[in-house]
Amino acid sequence: MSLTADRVTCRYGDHVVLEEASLTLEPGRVLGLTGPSGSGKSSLARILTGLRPPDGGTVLVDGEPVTTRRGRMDGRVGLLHQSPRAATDPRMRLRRIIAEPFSARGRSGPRGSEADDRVAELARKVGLTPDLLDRHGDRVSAGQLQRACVARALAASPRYLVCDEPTAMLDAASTATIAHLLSELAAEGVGLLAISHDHALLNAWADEVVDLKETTSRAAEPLADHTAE
Ligand SMILES: Nc1ncnc2c1ncn2[C@@H]1O[C@H](COP(=O)(O)OP(=O)(O)OP(=O)(O)O)[C@@H](O)[C@H]1O
Repeated sequence: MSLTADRVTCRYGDHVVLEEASLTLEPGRVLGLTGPSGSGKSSLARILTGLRPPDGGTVLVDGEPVTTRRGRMDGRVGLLHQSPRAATDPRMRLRRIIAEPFSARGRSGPRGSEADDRVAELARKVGLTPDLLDRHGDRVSAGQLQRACVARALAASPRYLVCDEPTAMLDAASTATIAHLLSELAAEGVGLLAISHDHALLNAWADEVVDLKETTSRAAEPLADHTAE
């Protein structure tokens, strides 16, 4: 079982951003991903979550090659954005933000009181008090909104969660809370790809840290083979 980028290439016009980049993320592990600004970390995040097809190579989810449909892959790989404000509609109440994956599933998703109970359970899990659920996105702090985004990601029950600089906009206290919360998810079996420039955070948080510039032109190999010093 793994989320694997196998020799993935990404280019924008003539600009080759990723050339045969490979990595493997296993359930229950926190894999840190770092690299210089512009090295293609966010581009790889978009490819791994099905928001952009690779220009070469393959993304495998539990051994199956992924084909993107309408910019969405499936529920198995979630994305947590660096900016909760950019990732949410400020006019939506937090309870609706968290429930978005249920609406996306249409008739197969939970509805009515079942959906309400699930939202309440997810809110408890991420430490959002019930009063916050009735506030709009622009009436809560960035840390509270990011917790709602974590809850929204969890509402889709992902096996893997790609976290693209999830604490970049947060203060130290919210950063610690979100990092702790995501570590708990890994302990429950979710595979986390933690993208960050913050080496201290990654060293404390991740089981392994890979540097994107070292992942190119190599076949997908076990994690240890990509571990940075
Ligand atoms: N839609 C796009 N069209 C054209 N070029 C793009 C596009 N998205 C990203 N790029 C370019 O691709 C390169 C990689 O961008 P990306 O955001 O993936 O890097 P990054 O490693 O996440 O950077 P940072 O650490 O600064 O967030 C950059 O040079 C960027 O300008």
